[in-house]
Amino acid sequence: MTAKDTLAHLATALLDGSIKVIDCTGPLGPNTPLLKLPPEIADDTPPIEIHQISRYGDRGPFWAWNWLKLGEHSGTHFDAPHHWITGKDYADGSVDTIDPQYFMAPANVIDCSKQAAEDPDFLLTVDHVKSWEAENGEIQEGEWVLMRTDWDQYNTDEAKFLNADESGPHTPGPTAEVIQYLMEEKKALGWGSQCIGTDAGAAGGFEIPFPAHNLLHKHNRYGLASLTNLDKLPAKGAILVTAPLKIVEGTGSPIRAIALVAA
Ligand SMILES: O=C(O)C(=O)c1ccccc1S
Ligand SMILES: [Ca+2]
Ligand SMILES: [Mn+2]
Repeated sequence: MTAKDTLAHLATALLDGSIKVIDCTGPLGPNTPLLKLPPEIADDTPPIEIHQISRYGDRGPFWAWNWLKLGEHSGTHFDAPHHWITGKDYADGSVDTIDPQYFMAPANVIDCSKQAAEDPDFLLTVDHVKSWEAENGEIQEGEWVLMRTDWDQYNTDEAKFLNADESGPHTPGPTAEVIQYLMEEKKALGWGSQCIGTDAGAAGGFEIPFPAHNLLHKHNRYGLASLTNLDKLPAKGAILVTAPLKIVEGTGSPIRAIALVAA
Protein backbone atom coordinates (compact mmCIF):
# COMPACT_ATOMS: atom_id res chain seq x y z
CA MET A 1 0.00 0.00 0.00
CA THR A 2 1.47 3.39 -0.92
CA ALA A 3 1.69 6.22 1.61
CA LYS A 4 -0.99 7.97 -0.43
CA ASP A 5 -3.28 4.93 -0.06
CA THR A 6 -2.58 4.83 3.68
CA LEU A 7 -3.59 8.47 4.06
CA ALA A 8 -6.73 7.89 2.02
CA HIS A 9 -7.64 4.94 4.24
CA LEU A 10 -6.94 7.05 7.33
CA ALA A 11 -9.23 9.81 6.05
CA THR A 12 -12.02 7.29 5.42
CA ALA A 13 -11.55 5.66 8.83
CA LEU A 14 -11.59 9.00 10.65
CA LEU A 15 -14.82 9.99 8.89
CA ASP A 16 -16.58 6.64 9.32
CA GLY A 17 -15.50 6.39 12.97
CA SER A 18 -13.51 3.19 12.66
CA ILE A 19 -10.57 5.19 13.95
CA LYS A 20 -11.43 7.13 17.08
CA VAL A 21 -9.64 10.24 18.39
CA ILE A 22 -9.10 9.96 22.16
CA ASP A 23 -8.43 13.14 24.14
CA CYS A 24 -5.39 12.59 26.38
CA THR A 25 -5.42 16.13 27.77
CA GLY A 26 -6.57 17.59 31.08
CA PRO A 27 -8.51 20.85 31.44
CA LEU A 28 -6.24 23.95 31.36
CA GLY A 29 -7.25 26.79 33.63
CA PRO A 30 -6.85 28.33 37.10
CA ASN A 31 -7.64 24.96 38.73
CA THR A 32 -5.05 22.94 36.81
CA PRO A 33 -2.57 21.32 39.22
CA LEU A 34 0.93 22.83 38.95
CA LEU A 35 4.24 21.47 40.22
CA LYS A 36 5.34 22.72 43.65
CA LEU A 37 9.09 22.60 44.23
CA PRO A 38 10.82 23.14 47.59
CA PRO A 39 10.74 26.97 47.99
CA GLU A 40 14.27 26.97 49.40
CA ILE A 41 15.70 25.74 46.06
CA ALA A 42 13.34 26.91 43.33
CA ASP A 43 10.60 29.21 42.12
CA ASP A 44 7.40 27.71 40.77
CA THR A 45 5.18 28.41 37.79
CA PRO A 46 2.67 31.11 38.83
CA PRO A 47 -1.02 30.16 38.85
CA ILE A 48 -2.70 30.04 35.44
CA GLU A 49 -4.82 33.11 34.75
CA ILE A 50 -7.46 33.60 32.05
CA HIS A 51 -8.37 37.27 31.56
CA GLN A 52 -11.36 38.35 29.47
CA ILE A 53 -10.68 41.02 26.88
CA SER A 54 -14.26 41.08 25.66
CA ARG A 55 -17.36 38.90 25.48
CA TYR A 56 -19.73 40.37 22.86
CA GLY A 57 -20.05 43.51 25.01
CA ASP A 58 -18.95 47.10 24.80
CA ARG A 59 -15.29 46.10 24.58
CA GLY A 60 -15.89 43.98 21.49
CA PRO A 61 -19.51 43.93 20.29
CA PHE A 62 -19.37 40.81 18.12
CA TRP A 63 -16.53 38.83 19.63
CA ALA A 64 -15.15 37.12 22.70
CA TRP A 65 -11.51 36.58 23.51
CA ASN A 66 -9.14 36.29 26.51
CA TRP A 67 -5.51 36.69 27.28
CA LEU A 68 -3.62 34.07 29.33
CA LYS A 69 -0.97 34.03 32.00
CA LEU A 70 0.40 30.51 31.48
CA GLY A 71 3.64 28.62 32.20
CA GLU A 72 5.23 26.42 29.54
CA HIS A 73 5.04 23.42 31.91
CA SER A 74 1.38 23.68 32.79
CA GLY A 75 -1.18 20.94 32.62
CA THR A 76 -0.81 18.30 29.94
CA HIS A 77 2.46 19.40 28.42
CA PHE A 78 5.54 18.61 26.37
CA ASP A 79 9.10 18.74 27.75
CA ALA A 80 11.77 19.74 25.24
CA PRO A 81 15.48 18.97 25.72
CA HIS A 82 16.30 22.59 26.64
CA HIS A 83 14.09 22.14 29.70
CA TRP A 84 16.99 20.37 31.42
CA ILE A 85 20.66 21.32 31.75
CA THR A 86 21.62 17.99 30.17
CA GLY A 87 19.84 18.99 26.96
CA LYS A 88 20.67 22.66 26.89
CA ASP A 89 23.07 22.63 23.93
CA TYR A 90 20.98 20.87 21.28
CA ALA A 91 20.32 23.13 18.28
CA ASP A 92 16.98 21.36 17.88
CA GLY A 93 16.26 21.24 21.61
CA SER A 94 13.54 23.88 21.96
CA VAL A 95 9.88 23.44 21.01
CA ASP A 96 10.27 25.76 18.00
CA THR A 97 13.24 23.83 16.57
CA ILE A 98 12.22 20.18 17.11
CA ASP A 99 11.49 18.34 13.84
CA PRO A 100 7.65 18.24 13.57
CA GLN A 101 7.94 14.68 12.28
CA TYR A 102 8.26 13.72 15.95
CA PHE A 103 4.90 15.21 16.89
CA MET A 104 2.96 12.20 15.62
CA ALA A 105 4.24 8.76 16.68
CA PRO A 106 3.21 5.27 17.85
CA ALA A 107 2.63 4.83 21.56
CA ASN A 108 3.35 1.95 23.93
CA VAL A 109 1.15 2.07 27.03
CA ILE A 110 2.47 0.19 30.07
CA ASP A 111 -0.38 -0.34 32.53
CA CYS A 112 0.83 0.26 36.08
CA SER A 113 -2.59 1.37 37.37
CA LYS A 114 -2.90 -1.45 39.93
CA GLN A 115 0.63 -0.96 41.28
CA ALA A 116 0.12 2.82 41.49
CA ALA A 117 -3.18 2.34 43.33
CA GLU A 118 -1.43 0.14 45.90
CA ASP A 119 1.76 2.24 46.20
CA PRO A 120 1.89 5.91 45.16
CA ASP A 121 5.70 5.66 45.20
CA PHE A 122 5.67 2.78 42.72
CA LEU A 123 8.68 2.81 40.41
CA LEU A 124 8.68 1.05 37.07
CA THR A 125 11.77 -1.13 36.61
CA VAL A 126 13.53 -2.50 33.52
CA ASP A 127 12.26 -5.97 34.43
CA HIS A 128 8.68 -4.66 34.31
CA VAL A 129 9.31 -3.13 30.88
CA LYS A 130 10.94 -6.29 29.51
CA SER A 131 8.04 -8.44 30.81
CA TRP A 132 5.65 -6.02 29.14
CA GLU A 133 7.58 -6.34 25.87
CA ALA A 134 7.51 -10.14 26.10
CA GLU A 135 3.71 -9.97 26.41
CA ASN A 136 2.90 -7.11 24.02
CA GLY A 137 5.78 -6.85 21.61
CA GLU A 138 9.04 -4.94 21.57
CA ILE A 139 9.23 -1.18 21.91
CA GLN A 140 10.47 0.12 18.56
CA GLU A 141 12.80 3.00 17.79
CA GLY A 142 10.95 6.32 17.56
CA GLU A 143 7.96 5.28 19.68
CA TRP A 144 6.57 6.85 22.84
CA VAL A 145 6.51 4.86 26.06
CA LEU A 146 3.68 5.96 28.35
CA MET A 147 3.24 4.91 31.97
CA ARG A 148 -0.45 4.39 32.67
CA THR A 149 -1.21 4.99 36.36
CA ASP A 150 -4.74 6.47 36.05
CA TRP A 151 -3.37 9.39 38.11
CA ASP A 152 -5.54 11.66 35.93
CA GLN A 153 -8.42 10.71 38.25
CA TYR A 154 -6.90 13.22 40.72
CA ASN A 155 -6.33 16.08 38.26
CA THR A 156 -9.20 18.20 39.59
CA ASP A 157 -7.58 18.43 43.05
CA GLU A 158 -4.00 19.73 43.16
CA ALA A 159 -3.33 18.36 46.66
CA LYS A 160 -4.41 14.85 45.63
CA PHE A 161 -2.59 15.10 42.30
CA LEU A 162 0.72 16.15 43.92
CA ASN A 163 0.10 13.82 46.90
CA ALA A 164 2.73 15.48 49.13
CA ASP A 165 3.33 15.07 52.84
CA GLU A 166 6.15 16.15 55.16
CA SER A 167 8.52 13.82 53.30
CA GLY A 168 7.65 15.31 49.90
CA PRO A 169 5.50 14.29 46.94
CA HIS A 170 4.49 10.65 46.46
CA THR A 171 3.64 9.86 42.84
CA PRO A 172 4.71 6.95 40.62
CA GLY A 173 7.32 7.08 37.92
CA PRO A 174 10.30 5.37 36.29
CA THR A 175 13.62 4.27 37.68
CA ALA A 176 16.68 5.87 36.09
CA GLU A 177 17.48 2.47 34.61
CA VAL A 178 14.16 2.38 32.72
CA ILE A 179 14.87 5.70 31.02
CA GLN A 180 18.46 4.61 30.35
CA TYR A 181 17.09 1.40 28.74
CA LEU A 182 14.50 3.27 26.67
CA MET A 183 17.04 5.82 25.44
CA GLU A 184 20.09 3.65 24.88
CA GLU A 185 18.71 0.21 23.99
CA LYS A 186 15.30 1.03 22.52
CA LYS A 187 15.97 4.53 21.15
CA ALA A 188 12.46 5.54 22.16
CA LEU A 189 11.08 8.93 21.18
CA GLY A 190 10.32 9.79 24.77
CA TRP A 191 8.51 9.01 28.00
CA GLY A 192 5.05 10.07 29.14
CA SER A 193 3.43 10.20 32.55
CA GLN A 194 -0.05 10.88 33.91
CA CYS A 195 1.47 12.65 36.91
CA ILE A 196 2.63 16.27 37.28
CA GLY A 197 5.96 15.50 35.63
CA THR A 198 7.87 12.73 33.87
CA ASP A 199 9.70 11.83 37.09
CA ALA A 200 8.38 10.12 40.20
CA GLY A 201 7.46 12.46 43.04
CA ALA A 202 10.46 11.35 45.11
CA ALA A 203 12.87 11.69 42.15
CA GLY A 204 14.47 14.84 43.52
CA GLY A 205 16.19 12.62 46.08
CA PHE A 206 17.37 9.91 43.68
CA GLU A 207 21.08 9.26 43.04
CA ILE A 208 20.65 11.07 39.70
CA PRO A 209 18.13 13.75 40.73
CA PHE A 210 15.08 13.71 38.43
CA PRO A 211 16.52 10.94 36.23
CA ALA A 212 13.73 10.99 33.66
CA HIS A 213 14.36 14.67 32.90
CA ASN A 214 18.11 14.24 33.15
CA LEU A 215 18.36 11.25 30.80
CA LEU A 216 15.53 12.01 28.33
CA HIS A 217 16.90 15.43 27.56
CA LYS A 218 20.55 14.30 27.69
CA HIS A 219 19.59 12.09 24.70
CA ASN A 220 17.78 14.98 22.96
CA ARG A 221 14.46 13.27 23.57
CA TYR A 222 11.12 14.34 24.95
CA GLY A 223 8.79 14.08 27.89
CA LEU A 224 5.03 14.28 28.28
CA ALA A 225 3.34 15.07 31.59
CA SER A 226 -0.19 15.06 33.02
CA LEU A 227 -1.57 12.85 30.25
CA THR A 228 -5.17 11.66 30.66
CA ASN A 229 -7.28 8.70 29.54
CA LEU A 230 -4.45 6.27 28.92
CA ASP A 231 -6.98 3.67 30.13
CA LYS A 232 -8.68 4.21 26.76
CA LEU A 233 -5.58 3.34 24.76
CA PRO A 234 -4.42 -0.16 23.78
CA ALA A 235 -1.04 -1.45 24.97
CA LYS A 236 0.22 -1.06 21.41
CA GLY A 237 -1.27 0.38 18.22
CA ALA A 238 -2.26 3.93 19.15
CA ILE A 239 -0.75 6.89 17.33
CA LEU A 240 -0.14 9.86 19.64
CA VAL A 241 -0.24 13.48 18.44
CA THR A 242 1.69 15.82 20.74
CA ALA A 243 2.46 19.07 18.89
CA PRO A 244 3.79 21.76 21.25
CA LEU A 245 3.11 25.46 20.62
CA LYS A 246 5.92 26.96 18.56
CA ILE A 247 7.13 29.11 21.48
CA VAL A 248 10.35 30.85 20.48
CA GLU A 249 13.20 29.14 22.38
CA GLY A 250 10.54 27.38 24.42
CA THR A 251 11.55 24.67 26.93
CA GLY A 252 8.13 23.08 26.77
CA SER A 253 4.51 23.79 26.03
CA PRO A 254 1.00 22.91 27.00
CA ILE A 255 -0.38 20.56 24.33
CA ARG A 256 -3.69 19.06 23.28
CA ALA A 257 -2.49 15.45 23.34
CA ILE A 258 -4.72 13.19 21.26
CA ALA A 259 -4.46 9.54 20.29
CA LEU A 260 -5.72 7.75 17.18
CA VAL A 261 -7.04 4.32 18.14
CA ALA A 262 -8.89 1.57 16.28
CA ALA A 263 -12.56 1.62 17.34
O1 LIG B 1 8.96 19.26 33.66
C1 LIG B 1 8.29 19.55 34.62
O2 LIG B 1 7.27 20.24 34.52
C2 LIG B 1 8.73 19.01 35.90
O3 LIG B 1 8.22 18.00 36.27
C3 LIG B 1 9.84 19.69 36.65
C4 LIG B 1 10.21 20.99 36.31
C5 LIG B 1 11.24 21.61 37.02
C6 LIG B 1 11.89 20.96 38.04
C7 LIG B 1 11.54 19.67 38.38
C8 LIG B 1 10.52 19.04 37.69
S1 LIG B 1 10.06 17.45 38.16
CA1 LIG C 1 -10.04 7.83 32.59
MN1 LIG D 1 7.59 19.78 32.15
